[in-house]
Formats: sequence, C-alpha cells, structure tokens
Amino acid sequence: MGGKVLKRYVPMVAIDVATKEEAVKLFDELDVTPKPIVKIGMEMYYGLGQEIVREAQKRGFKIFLDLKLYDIPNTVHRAMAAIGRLGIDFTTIHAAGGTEMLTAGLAGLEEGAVQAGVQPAKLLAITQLTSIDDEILHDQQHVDLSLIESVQNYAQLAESVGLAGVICSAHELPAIRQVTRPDFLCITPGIRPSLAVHDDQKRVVTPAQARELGSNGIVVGRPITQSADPVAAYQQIQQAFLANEEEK
Ligand SMILES: O=C(O)c1cc(=O)[nH]c(=O)n1[C@@H]1O[C@H](COP(=O)(O)O)[C@@H](O)[C@H]1O
Repeated sequence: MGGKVLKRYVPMVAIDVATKEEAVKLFDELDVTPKPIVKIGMEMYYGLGQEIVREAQKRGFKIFLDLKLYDIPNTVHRAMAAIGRLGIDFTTIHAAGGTEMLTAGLAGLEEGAVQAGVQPAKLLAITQLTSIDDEILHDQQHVDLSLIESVQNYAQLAESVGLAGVICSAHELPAIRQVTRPDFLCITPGIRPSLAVHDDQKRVVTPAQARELGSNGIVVGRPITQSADPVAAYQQIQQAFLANEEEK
C-alpha cells in the first residue's frame, strides 16, 4: 500500500441475534485477546435498545452501532445526535442520501458526543450493500454505472464531506484507493472463510483476501456466531486477517 502501514482493526463481529441471553453469551465467549469489536445492528438495537449497547460497553468492547440511517437531513441530524450520546466507536449512514444528509449526520453525531462528553464515533457511509450485485443494480435499481463505479462514486462523496470512511466489499478496494486519501477507512463485510457458503451475500471474499486487498477492518457475523465454536472461528479469522501485525 504505497509503503505506508495500513491501519487495521481487529475483526468486527456482527452479533445478529434475537435475545439478550444469546448476545450476552457471545459477549462472554468472545472476551478474548485480542478483543473483537462488537457490531450491534438493527436486529438487536430495535429488539433490545440501548441496554444491549451498555452490556457490551460494560465488558470493555469497542462498539460499532450499525443502524444505517437514511432519511431527510433534519431527521438524520437529530437521530445521529442521539447515537453520538451513546459513546460508541463506529456507526453508519447511507451514502445514497446525498451530501446534505451526510453532512447533517456528521454534525449530529459530533454534537451528541460533545453533549455527552465522549469521543465522537467514526461515521462510515454504506456504498452498495454486499448483498447487491450488478444485476440488481441495473435491472432493479436502474443504475447505469457499474457496481464498482457506483461504490467509487459514493466513496468520493463520503470523503468530500469529511466522513471517516465507507462500508464496501473488498472487491472495490483498489478502485476506492485510487480516488480517496490514504487514511480513508474501508471496512468490509461479505467475509466468508469458505467461499462455498455465501448465504444472502453476493460480493464475498475470504479474510486473507480482504487483507491482501487492503481492507482496514472486516465485519463477520454468521461464520462466527453460528459456528459450533465461535471463539475458534473468531481466532482463525482474526489470524488470517491480521496475520503477524500488531492489533490496533
Ligand atoms: O453495514 C454493515 O455492516 C453491512 C453492510 C453491507 O454492505 N453488508 C453487510 O453484510 N453488512 C453487515 O455485516 C454483517 C454480515 O453478516 P454475515 O453475512 O452473517 O457475516 C451483517 O450484520 C450486515 O448487516
């Protein structure tokens, strides 16, 4: 990567489960070294609310609160202020909302953090979901750009208004790196240790491929949470992604 050391985060584990009991069991199991970043998404947040964020924070996990906001700028501003007050580490917004919405979201997040006296979270823009492929983009969304061009465009949009980075598939990393500053974060879901199992994901790579392509962090859910041994699955993925680098 141009001789510069790439910032790499420990894997972000998507705890997409229905109950507090299941979530807490995974938090306790995954309390290992290096500690993963815990991703709390829509299922847990809509079902369990702030309580589940506090449970993870109590155990010392960094939190990626993935709520993918997409609404008019005023609503996004106010919702992001509420998220900012939670003192979490990463959160998401859809780049498709445009620069006015992204700017409002970023301002809200920072205002909320100041009100609560905490560090502002890093705001990441969703580009094209990893469950989207060229066929869906063209035939259903009637977008004329290729998927890679669309992701590249959204990355530039997000960077232009000061966001920390984007969520994309590792496949798009070389295209994004061509047009963004060196420290722009590319966090990549759609990770499968075995490419034989995609589930609902369309654009997938292995943890080692994500590393080679220059991902700053991988998001992994079912390959860990639905494994018979989540800790062993996490550790294998973590080692394949971080190799011998020191974890951040
Ligand atoms: O924002 C995300 O984290 C996200 C964006 C995206 O494009 N694709 C994607 O899969 N995700 C999330 O990453 C996780 C992937 O889960 P698994 O497919 O089970 O590994 C889920 O929690 C998704 O919500």
